[in-house]
Amino acid sequence: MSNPTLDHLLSRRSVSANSLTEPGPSAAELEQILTAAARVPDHKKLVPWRFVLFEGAAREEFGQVLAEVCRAEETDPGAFRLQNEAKRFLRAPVVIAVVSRITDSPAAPEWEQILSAGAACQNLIVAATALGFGAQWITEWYAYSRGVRAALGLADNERIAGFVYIGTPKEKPEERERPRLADIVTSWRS
Ligand SMILES: Cc1cc2nc3c(=O)[nH]c(=O)nc-3n(C[C@H](O)[C@H](O)[C@H](O)COP(=O)(O)O)c2cc1C
Repeated sequence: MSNPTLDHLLSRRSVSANSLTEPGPSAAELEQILTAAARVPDHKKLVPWRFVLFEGAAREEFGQVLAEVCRAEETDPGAFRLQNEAKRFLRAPVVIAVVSRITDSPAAPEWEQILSAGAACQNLIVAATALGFGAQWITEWYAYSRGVRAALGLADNERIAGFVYIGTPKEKPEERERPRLADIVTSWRS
């Protein structure tokens, strides 16, 4: 029997950031997408994530930050690389930084809080795709850069779980090979 949620999960594909274009989600759609992301499992209700939105002119402004950090952190990046960094966030109408934030909790160890942030990234993608948009979860170099951390004002207990790019797909992505269940599923036996 067909089920729309399952059909979506069984057919969803990421759309490369380079294959995204306008329009992006409306304000109401973006609120739905973010609300879905904030509904992920969260042991001890610590809310171990937060979201930073990049829309409109902020994407170009943050591109300048990326180019400056790239120049400071990399050896001789070259003009072409710096131009690309300046345009990086213009690949999609909306980019959402998912920030994992850890609270000291003996009942919900750090690992579980990080997993919850990963689930938030996936819910962003699933919700955006359900609304007909394309989305991709990306880290690239700037998720791990000290300079970008500083520019985003991340606290010591915070890390980037990913940047989720959302927009309209320019083309439908081709299916890609998936692991065979026989290779990854076992039944436990005593
Ligand atoms: C934590 C994480 C980081 C990722 N970073 C990148 C990245 O920097 N660049 C990239 O092309 N894909 C990255 N990916 C992979 C894409 O999100 C996506 O899985 C891939 O394009 C395959 O598409 P699919 O979701 O349809 O399988 C990352 C995935 C995860 C889970």
